[in-house]
Amino acid sequence: MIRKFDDLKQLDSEVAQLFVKVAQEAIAKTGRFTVALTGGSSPIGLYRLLATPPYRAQVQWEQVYVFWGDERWVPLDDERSNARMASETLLAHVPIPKAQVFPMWADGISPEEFAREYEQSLRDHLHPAGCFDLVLLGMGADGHTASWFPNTGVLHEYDKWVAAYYLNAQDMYRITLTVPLINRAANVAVVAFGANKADALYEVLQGARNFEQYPAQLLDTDDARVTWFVDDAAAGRL
Ligand SMILES: O=C(O)[C@H](O)[C@@H](O)[C@H](O)[C@H](O)COP(=O)(O)O
Repeated sequence: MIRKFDDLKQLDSEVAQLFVKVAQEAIAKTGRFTVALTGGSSPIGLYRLLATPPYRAQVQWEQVYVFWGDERWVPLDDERSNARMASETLLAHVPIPKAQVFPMWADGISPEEFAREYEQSLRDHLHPAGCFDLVLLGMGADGHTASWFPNTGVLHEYDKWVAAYYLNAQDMYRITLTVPLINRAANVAVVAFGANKADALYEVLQGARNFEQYPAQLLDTDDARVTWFVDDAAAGRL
């Protein structure tokens, strides 16, 4: 499903409402809400909104389990860390027990070994098994989402839930949830705004099938569980 907004504040508040609704329903049903956060700049407004009234009080944060969709393999205090950004904008301002926050980083371990451990944490906490209540995503102007970058092997990883790989173009390791895990989520919300995303959004949603070049095509967009929240500028070619 594609939802289009002419106002970014409205877009953020609609995603915040979805977050609250999914959290409330999941907690009522299973006693917990499992969410994968995204990095990049797109979710900053949303995270700040969730940390302030009225949304902050509408989520039972003690029952929330926070994971990430992807991460740069950098320490938590690195300015490129998605976990750091989410902490500053949201997590430091709400009462989530620390043991329920799972950043994609650990000292003294290889990224590959860490990915295996992260998958085990997910196996321990996702109920029903292997199914997030909500995955938040962004999309890059090249059509990537999470750390599914164009022409990388991770686009074909269907065995692991979490993968680590060296991204030559950025000269760093990336950790990412894989295609099958994200596509199993009960809800996926992709936030994309700005004219620089217009070409990629068109290719991803309406272009010829070519997921190697536009990896966000791998999302099950035809499924009602996946919602794109876009602004008029990003939707300019749709
Ligand atoms: O940066 C990250 O951590 C994510 O890997 C990435 O998938 C991001 O969501 C897109 O690159 C969009 O980024 P912007 O929101 O900054 O445009």
